[in-house]
Amino acid sequence: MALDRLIERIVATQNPTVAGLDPKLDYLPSYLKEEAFARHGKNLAGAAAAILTYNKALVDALCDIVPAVKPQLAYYEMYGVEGVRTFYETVAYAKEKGMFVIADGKRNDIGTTMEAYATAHLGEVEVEGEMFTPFGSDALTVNGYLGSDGVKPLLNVCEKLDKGIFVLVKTSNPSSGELQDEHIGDRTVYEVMGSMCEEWGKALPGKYGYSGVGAVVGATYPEQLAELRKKLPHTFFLVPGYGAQGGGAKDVAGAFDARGLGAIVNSSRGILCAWKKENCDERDFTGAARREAIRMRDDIVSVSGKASL
Ligand SMILES: O=c1ccn([C@@H]2O[C@H](COP(=O)(O)O)[C@@H](O)[C@H]2O)c(=O)[nH]1
Repeated sequence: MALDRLIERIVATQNPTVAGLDPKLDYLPSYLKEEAFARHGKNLAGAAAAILTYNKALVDALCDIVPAVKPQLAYYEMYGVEGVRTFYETVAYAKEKGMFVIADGKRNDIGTTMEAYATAHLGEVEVEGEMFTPFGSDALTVNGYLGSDGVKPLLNVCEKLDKGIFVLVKTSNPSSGELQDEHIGDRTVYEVMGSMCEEWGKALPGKYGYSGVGAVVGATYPEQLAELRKKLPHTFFLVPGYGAQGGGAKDVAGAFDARGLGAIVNSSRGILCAWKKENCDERDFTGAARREAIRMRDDIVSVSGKASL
């Protein structure tokens, strides 16, 4: 089961964190953009080429200490066809370097269309009798608020090809409570969605107690994070909101179980923009990203403890 592979990577690196690859052009060192623009022009192709070089350098700098990357599709789609190719190449490169890849697309639609999303991001597609892997990520973020029709098509692909999903449960944004904190009877909406994850996860049991259906729960809501950890014992958490959104180590402490497992904490801007924050030579952007990844790892491990199977 794919989230078993993620858990094994976390234990091997002793690092329950994921580097978010949300590359805005502003985050890239200028020398790298100039080189790409000189080769491809100051256009979408130039931007996409610069981002690919940047991503590959970051993957090289992080792959031995960080178990996973989370490229957010929006940052690639905004550069059109070339941007989407860069997404594809980034996924392939990170996997080649042994990293677990979570495609952050927050996809959802009705049954047959969801099947198409499942095929695109996690599955294989048939063309005239031959099978092709369109993007080949290990896991996909999913919006489950259309209900089971929008999630079940993914479960078949996950089972067949050893993939996982992370369903939005309690998101990190300031307005997440407008809907998610509302009540259905005596339970909150996010609690109901969390229970649905536990139910869906029964189809994808894992070796270490966590199913292939994970949940997205924000670091910016520490109480809800701790509450959900207790209520959802088989659901692994993807926790955004650390760093740039204000979440800290003490806020995510409640996401972990007694084995130091149960969650992986994301930082995107914190790692991507580390070189700007350090105010170091822009050519040392990978060194700064690595230093920030190590600082974050040590910060999170100080509350999660050692990860063991
Ligand atoms: O509830 C959610 C769900 C997803 N995200 C995504 O995580 C990263 C966070 O980036 P930072 O720069 O570390 O803030 C980004 O891709 C979001 O789309 C989230 O923040 N909250």
